[in-house]
Amino acid sequence: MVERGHKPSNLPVSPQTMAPQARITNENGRVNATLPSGEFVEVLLHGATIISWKTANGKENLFVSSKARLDGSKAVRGGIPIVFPVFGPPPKNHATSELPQHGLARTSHWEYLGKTSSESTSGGDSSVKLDFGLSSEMVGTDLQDHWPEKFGLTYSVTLSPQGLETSLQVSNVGKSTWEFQVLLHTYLRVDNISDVIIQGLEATPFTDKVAFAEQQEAMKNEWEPSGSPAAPERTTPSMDVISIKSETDRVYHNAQDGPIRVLHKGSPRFEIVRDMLGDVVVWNPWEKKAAGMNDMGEGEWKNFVCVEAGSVSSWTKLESGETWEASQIMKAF
Ligand SMILES: O=P(O)(O)OC[C@H]1O[C@H](O)[C@H](O)[C@@H](O)[C@@H]1O
Repeated sequence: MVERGHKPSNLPVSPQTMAPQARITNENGRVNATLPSGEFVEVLLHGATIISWKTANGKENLFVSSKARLDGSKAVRGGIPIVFPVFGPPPKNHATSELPQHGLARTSHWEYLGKTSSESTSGGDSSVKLDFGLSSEMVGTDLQDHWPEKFGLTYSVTLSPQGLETSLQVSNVGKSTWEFQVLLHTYLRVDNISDVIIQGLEATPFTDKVAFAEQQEAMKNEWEPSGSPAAPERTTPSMDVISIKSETDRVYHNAQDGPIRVLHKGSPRFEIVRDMLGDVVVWNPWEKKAAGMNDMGEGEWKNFVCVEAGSVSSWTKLESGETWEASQIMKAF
């Protein structure tokens, strides 16, 4: 073989640089990504709320109300708001007691930290990870006063043709130990809630928040011997799949590990796999309650079911310097 003294060195062309890339835009407080294969995700920096997730055929998988406020004035009614450091109305006599319902993450302005792409030669299985951050210094001073713990949150949203992964890291960057609850308040879009069945929670005990609220209402004028409010009881599972036929607000405690499946008219629509998010909330306000919500369009309650993976049955303690991580992976069909 003849030695070529002036052989040009190879151009730095690798399959990676030739490969089609995910398109990312970061404008007007929104970051979105489109994969070469067509999947799409959009994240609002307000709350790092995912407000759209589409499969390659353009089908939207998340519900966002037509009356949702996307201008930062309120938590988004739809998508995937992040609940932290407390789920629901904060308990009295707890460090979070002065915070609003569902905490401070969903109404704070997050920072976009950047993307990591992984490309394939064909572009057929490229994926992209978008990272977002929120620290205690970034939340409003009123909220800092209400919950003065020093925290750092990193939220990673990974879009691939196989699905959408959302993972949250919670770090204690302060000197003292604190505790938190966390939940991904996912509004899954469905054509009609009455045609939905949820599988995978049949064997899990749950708290029925609707029944509890009714009980409390009925007991309002009755004498309370201890003066302290009763705690909701856990209902023994019925071993039935869940269908939703009225207002539903249930906290399933320490659900079994397997996937949760949402079927529509008997066909698979969503599958959710959880890591470190042991509890699952199933919520739909139904007609009457939805009519009283000023950020819910008329009749739109039929078009979603919230299946919310979280860690809310108890409090997770985090010591100074510790980081805790949890995630969910969703597939849509
Ligand atoms: O109206 P929000 O504060 O967004 O809360 C919406 C819903 O979130 C969860 O699903 C709770 O279990 C419900 O009790 C609550 O009504």
